[in-house]
Order: sequence, then C-alpha cells, then structure tokens
Amino acid sequence: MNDLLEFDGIELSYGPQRILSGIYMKCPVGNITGILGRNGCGKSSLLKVVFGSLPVPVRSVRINGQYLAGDYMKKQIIAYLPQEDLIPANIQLRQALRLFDVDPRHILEYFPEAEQFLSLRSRELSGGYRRIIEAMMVLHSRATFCLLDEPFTGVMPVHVDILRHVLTKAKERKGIILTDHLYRQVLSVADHLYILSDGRTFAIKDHEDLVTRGYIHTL
Ligand SMILES: Nc1ncnc2c1ncn2[C@@H]1O[C@H](COP(=O)(O)OP(=O)(O)OP(=O)(O)O)[C@@H](O)[C@H]1O
Repeated sequence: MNDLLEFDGIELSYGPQRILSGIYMKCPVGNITGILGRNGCGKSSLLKVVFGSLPVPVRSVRINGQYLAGDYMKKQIIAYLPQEDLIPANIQLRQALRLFDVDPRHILEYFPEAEQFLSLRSRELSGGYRRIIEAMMVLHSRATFCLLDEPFTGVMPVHVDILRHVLTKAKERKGIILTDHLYRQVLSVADHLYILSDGRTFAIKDHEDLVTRGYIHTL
C-alpha cells in the first residue's frame, strides 16, 4: 500500500478572523492533490500548518495513520515550496542545491542553460527561473511528500510544460499537494481536487463546483 498523508482537525485564527476550521485532506504517494480557492481563503496558511512552519494549537497530521510529531521537518518527510522565495537571496544556486541535497543533474537535465546560473546568487536569477528551479528542487528532494504553493506562477509556458512533466514523473514516488491560481494547470495535473472555502475543504466533483464556490465564472 502506498504511503498516505492525511490531515484534519486544524484550527487557525488570526485575531478574531477564523481562517481554518473544517479541514480534511488526504494525499497518497502516486497522487497529485490540487487545492483551489479564492484570494485570502487560507491556502498558504494551510500548507504552512501542515509543513509545520506555522504553529497552531490544534492540528492532526498523519502518515499511514501515525501522528507526526514536531520534528518531521528535520526528518525531511515533507518538503515545502512557499509562496515566497525558497532560496535565500544571497545564496548561490550551486550552494542551494547542496543545502537541499539535490543533484544538479536533475536540474540540468531539463535546463542545460542553468549551468551558467549555478554560480549566481538567488537574487540574480529572474523571478520565473528562480520559481521553476525552486519547484524542481523540492520535487527532487528526499521527502516523500511535497507541498507546493503557486509553483506555476511567473513561469513561462514552455517551462510550465516541463514542470507538469516533472510533477507527473515525481508522483510515481511521492505524494504532492499543490495550489495555484493558474487553475487550468492545476486541473491538468491533479488526480484529486479540493476547494477551500469558509475555512473548510470541499472535494471538487466537477467544474460546476468551482462556479458555485465563486472561484470561476464559467469555463
Ligand atoms: N501573519 C498573518 N497575520 C494576520 N493575518 C494573516 C497573516 N497571514 C495571513 N493572514 C490572513 O489570513 C487570510 C488567509 O491568508 P492566506 O495567505 O493563507 O490566503 P491564500 O488563500 O493563500 O491567499 P492568496 O490566494 O491570495 O495567496 C488572509 O485574510 C490574510 O490576510
């Protein structure tokens, strides 16, 4: 049986503003799970809580039914691409790959031109290049589960196609949860979809659900 990441019982408020309250989501290895939702509904917050970088009083994150204790970030069970930059601005790409324990060949296989970028600092890369390389790093990390917050955003179409290909290959050995407002790209790779609305997750059955939840007008 494939490893399964599940989470629920997550409660998150910012002051009086309740953000998350009725979450249930699961993602087995072999699957890509997409999360959609309106601006500000809490998608990034949810990924941070599951990764462990945003502490909350109540949270249940399980792998194969076993609760994950606080040290799972160190154990590299879950890798996370934040909406913000992953690689610190002053770090050379070559150093970043070493830090994240990613073989540069995984990047150069798809982006041979990146050879000339290896000695550049992260801040010297273009935004779109930095984004796709960061997404590739997470997908080639040792973690069994990957959380990707807006991996497609800012990436040019030919590289989006490469990323979709890498995602499809990576899911053979990983479970992947991703969110992005480039929802057609999300729809094209996701095996399961949820929409986050009113602090709760709803499994999406069809496109009509996205209209009903106020995410798209119509297709
Ligand atoms: N550190 C914080 N302090 C207070 N409020 C916050 C904080 N971080 C996020 N929020 C609020 O929580 C809500 C959810 O934010 P979050 O970034 O998780 O939404 P999102 O669904 O990822 O949005 P988007 O699609 O615009 O990226 C928003 O109303 C946001 O203003």
